[in-house]
Amino acid sequence: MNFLDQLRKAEADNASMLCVGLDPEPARFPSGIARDAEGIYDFCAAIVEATADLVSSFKPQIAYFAAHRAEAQLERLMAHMRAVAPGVPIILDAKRGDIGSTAEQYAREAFERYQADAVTLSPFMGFDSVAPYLQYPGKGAFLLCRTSNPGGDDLQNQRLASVAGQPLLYEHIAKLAQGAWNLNGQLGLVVGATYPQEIERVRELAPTVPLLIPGVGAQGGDAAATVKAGLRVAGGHSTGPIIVNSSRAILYAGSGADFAEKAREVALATRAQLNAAV
Ligand SMILES: O=c1ccn([C@@H]2O[C@H](COP(=O)(O)O)[C@@H](O)[C@H]2O)c(=O)[nH]1
Repeated sequence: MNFLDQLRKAEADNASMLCVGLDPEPARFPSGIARDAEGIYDFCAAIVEATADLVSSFKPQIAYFAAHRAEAQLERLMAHMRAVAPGVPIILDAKRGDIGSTAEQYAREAFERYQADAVTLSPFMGFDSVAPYLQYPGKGAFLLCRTSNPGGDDLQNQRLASVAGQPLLYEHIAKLAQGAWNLNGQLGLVVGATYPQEIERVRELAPTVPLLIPGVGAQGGDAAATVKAGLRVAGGHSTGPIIVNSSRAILYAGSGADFAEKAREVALATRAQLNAAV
């Protein structure tokens, strides 16, 4: 099954648009979980087990694993997610972007080493830096478009004087993902929940691609506004799916031995907020 079909099935099976982000920070682990690479595995495995039936996807953030020398644990966690949540797609948040020959290695890392179903990419280096990921049949790739951080304005909201219609950079990326660059039909876009007006604009320009929307929870993005902006009906057709990510607000909902139950409670509440806004 390709990434988009997998995503739609998980959304329907778990009645969910929620993506639980796995950003394990040992300094924030409850006592009882080791603050090392093995603890990273144990912490994430407990979160996955507690939320597997509530999500449309999981999104491990590779930086947290690499920084703590926990790549082998990430590989094991990927296999554990497959076992505990069969069919739930896994988006590796790696934000890669490099010349084609190096991108081939990054694509291999994401799709062969880690067996991810989709990966996040920076489009800054152009189409030849994205193309190697599209060679993997059925795998998804999400291009950073209008990111959730305030500094996203610095480049993404600049106008491209040389492009017809003089779009903002993020508008241009949205059009490319909807059209010319979407060779395998599995491209998506990252748009921050902190900027609902921009989500709406991206939806106008890229009506059918999936949107990965981080920024709900710890960054203060509004769940209802996110759904209203990202899920629209245009000309009688509903738009592509949205994947609303929350990491820290779920991971660190509790600080005691019941951290996984607390994480489940927040995941349940977030899923309910998203569904109520449809
Ligand atoms: O624009 C972006 C792109 C990616 N992220 C990533 O999503 C999560 C958000 O974590 P929270 O704890 O829910 O804030 C994190 O992995 C970021 O690297 C993003 O926030 N914004």
